[in-house]
Amino acid sequence: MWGRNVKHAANYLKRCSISTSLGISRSEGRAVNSNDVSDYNQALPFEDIPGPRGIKYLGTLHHYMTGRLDKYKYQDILEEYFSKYGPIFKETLFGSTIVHVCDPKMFEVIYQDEGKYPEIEPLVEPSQKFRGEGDLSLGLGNSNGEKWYNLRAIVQKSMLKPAEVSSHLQIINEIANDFVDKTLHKGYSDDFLLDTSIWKLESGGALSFGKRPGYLECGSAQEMEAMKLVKMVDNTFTLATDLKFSFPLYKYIKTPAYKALLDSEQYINDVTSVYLSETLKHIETELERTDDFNDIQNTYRFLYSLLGHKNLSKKDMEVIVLSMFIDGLRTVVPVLISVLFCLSQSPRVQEKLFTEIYNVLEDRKYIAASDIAQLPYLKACVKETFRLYPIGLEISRINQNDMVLGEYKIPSGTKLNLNNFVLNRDPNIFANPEAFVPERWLRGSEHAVDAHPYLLLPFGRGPRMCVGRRFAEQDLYVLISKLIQNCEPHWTGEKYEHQFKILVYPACPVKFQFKPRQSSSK
Ligand code: HEM
Repeated sequence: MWGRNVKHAANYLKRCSISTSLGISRSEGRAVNSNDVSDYNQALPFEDIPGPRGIKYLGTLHHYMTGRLDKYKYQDILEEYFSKYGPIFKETLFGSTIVHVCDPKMFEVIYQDEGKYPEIEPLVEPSQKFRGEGDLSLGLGNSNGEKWYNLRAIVQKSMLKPAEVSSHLQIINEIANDFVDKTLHKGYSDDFLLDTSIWKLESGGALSFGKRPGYLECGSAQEMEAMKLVKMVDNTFTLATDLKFSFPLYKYIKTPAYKALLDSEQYINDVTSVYLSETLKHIETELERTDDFNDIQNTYRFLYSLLGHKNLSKKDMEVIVLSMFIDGLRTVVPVLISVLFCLSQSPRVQEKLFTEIYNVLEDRKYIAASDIAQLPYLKACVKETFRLYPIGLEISRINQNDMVLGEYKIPSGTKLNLNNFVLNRDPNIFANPEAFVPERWLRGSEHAVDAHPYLLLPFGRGPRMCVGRRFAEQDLYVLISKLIQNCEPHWTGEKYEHQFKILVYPACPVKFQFKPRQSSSK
């Protein structure tokens, strides 16, 4: 349960409260949370880190395989471990030991160790294998070291520069307008997860290929393609979760689950590849036909910005475009759903948000970057949603230097998972933690929370911070603004439940009714 008692951890945090600004504390003469060598020598051995006991080498894998532990409720299992073992514990699954860390002071020490090339374990290991064996580029999330760095340097310019991101607002607005019209026309949805997934594919496709794929057209072949893509992405995440908690035979032979995952990955890759080839051919023809580069640049903005990099191979370009096209399905979409769910449960917040949006936009249909800058309450609503319904359970790091975390030696090369989410409903940090109170994140508000800067990091931080962050936020801010500007969402589903499928995803039918706002209420 998300709001489980965190007494054990809270006691620990109190014990360590005499910290320096570096996040280094002293307890009983021993260093806690430090990357200082002399502290390392005095720290407790790695083996003493608590955690669930398992069978030698196999660890706790058998509990997941026999169903004693429900892998799809991994979020609850981690919370339970946290309340049992405290803010640092370890778990082994078939020879692979992960140290779980649940304390912002420890996060700070880990991030300070990152250096130029922060190292990670891939989020979806079987996908990394699929890409490696298929002679495809691994992409950012599956690579480390210099290879990662060089690709990141290129992608960063096209994906994180605010002006570059907001230059796509025209198409993002158009798509959001069409989606809102469609949603209002129907007035309800019994599968808003699918509806918003199709919206996200339309926006990801338009950004990637400079042309709308046409996925919002009801009953079209394009809509069928979008549905199949959604299904294939879903398969990939479900199968990757099954593989994560089973004997990793797939690393040696093509097990049925791995084969099914390959088929899903292949379909997604093939669709992207066809669109990309067609678009590149089109750009080439246009460049031969006309001298009006501005027009081409405006239409194919994202691809054009990538084409400017001489060192970018076609394979690398393919994986970046794939990420832009598809990654929002398991990230932006569940966040959007959770924001709307929270708003539907809190008429006070919804009304306040509507007032903010209406004051800025009135009835305007185009949202500019300068409008988004004037919507602090909207941003606070999204941030508060990340607190209540995080989509990721961990940020992965492999430390490159020996360090001390919570009094224990952590030798370099240890797999660390930063499980910030377990603190999100801690009553010692957040007053009335189950309540949706966006004011917590507004400076000057009486509800403003004095949280450690490393506590809530939905996009991570540092050189490996989510590269899609600005696009994701822009998509969310535009669509939420338009929906709330035009209608009141009412949750008509049952209990809002989630499951772990590598990321956290709604586990229940997502149903809403959308009541149009009367002009008199504006
Ligand atoms: C609400 C939406 C999203 C959230 C909460 C989110 C969160 C994250 C987080 C936590 C990381 C790991 C950061 C770290 O290791 O420090 C990450 C990495 C990444 N994200 Fe996102 N993400 C979102 C949307 C997207 C979208 C839409 C895209 C693509 C357009 C994207 C592309 C990536 C990539 C490529 C990486 C790997 C970056 C690297 O290793 O250099 N993300 N994301």
